[in-house]
Amino acid sequence: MVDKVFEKSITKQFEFDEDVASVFDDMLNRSVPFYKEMQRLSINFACNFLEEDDKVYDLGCSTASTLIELSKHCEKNLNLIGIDNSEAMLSRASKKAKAFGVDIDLINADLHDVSYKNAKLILSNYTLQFIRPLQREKLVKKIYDSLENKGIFIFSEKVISANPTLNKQSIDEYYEFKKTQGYSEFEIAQKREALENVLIPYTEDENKQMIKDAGFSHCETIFKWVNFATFIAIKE
Ligand SMILES: C[S@@+](CC[C@H](N)C(=O)[O-])C[C@H]1O[C@@H](n2cnc3c(N)ncnc32)[C@H](O)[C@@H]1O
Ligand SMILES: O=C(O)C(=O)C[C@]1(C(=O)O)C=C[C@@H](O)C=C1
Repeated sequence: MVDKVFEKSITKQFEFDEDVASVFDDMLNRSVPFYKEMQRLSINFACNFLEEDDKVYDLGCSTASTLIELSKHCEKNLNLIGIDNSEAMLSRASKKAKAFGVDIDLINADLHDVSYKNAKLILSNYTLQFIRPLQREKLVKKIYDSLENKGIFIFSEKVISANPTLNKQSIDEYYEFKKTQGYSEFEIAQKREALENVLIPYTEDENKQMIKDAGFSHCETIFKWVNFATFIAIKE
């Protein structure tokens, strides 16, 4: 279904509710520049590290698109676990996984309340940005502690620039991108307001610092388009 959520005047902050979940795949494809390419890269990098029967967690799995693609592209048997606290997202994830014949353990829980024991790969695309900063640092530390030795953490985030001029230019560039995807200026403004104080982006450097502070020895940006970036961190 086509995303028309912000054609109407907003009455509340952005939420992953039934309205958003029902159009989410279209929303993501049209709102995150190069979403499919970022997903393809994440999966390719992940597959190089994964071995038979490894445990993979997707934090904020939404409709399970990434786990389904991972299962299609990685020729090994993997234990796939998707976690999200939106029932609307998980009911779509469950239907999609069934339709594609992919076995995924879907857990409805807050990311802070789950144990990620024996994880070889933890994925989290565009989810940490929705976690309050202090909680975010704690969650990343938990991710580090849960990973096996040589485990990896792949995550994507909307990012800001520490330079105000470049930051403004990046936001303008992003809104031009949204217009090319068919969103009107009204929809763009409505969503911007709804996301205010809900989506809290860090700079690329702040993300890398948070990763280092959690204990990871290495973190690389594997993809970046203006204000959207994908990182890979290794536990060694
Ligand atoms: C932008 S979406 C993630 C997109 C998804 N990773 C993908 O690539 O298709 C963020 C997801 O995180 C979930 N989420 C946000 N905060 C959460 C929390 N504290 N616990 C569990 N899930 C959370 C939301 O319900 C939403 O489905
Ligand atoms: O539309 C925006 O402004 C966005 O930041 C895109 C974004 C994201 O980066 O997570 C915001 C909310 C939805 O979850 C989908 C995409």
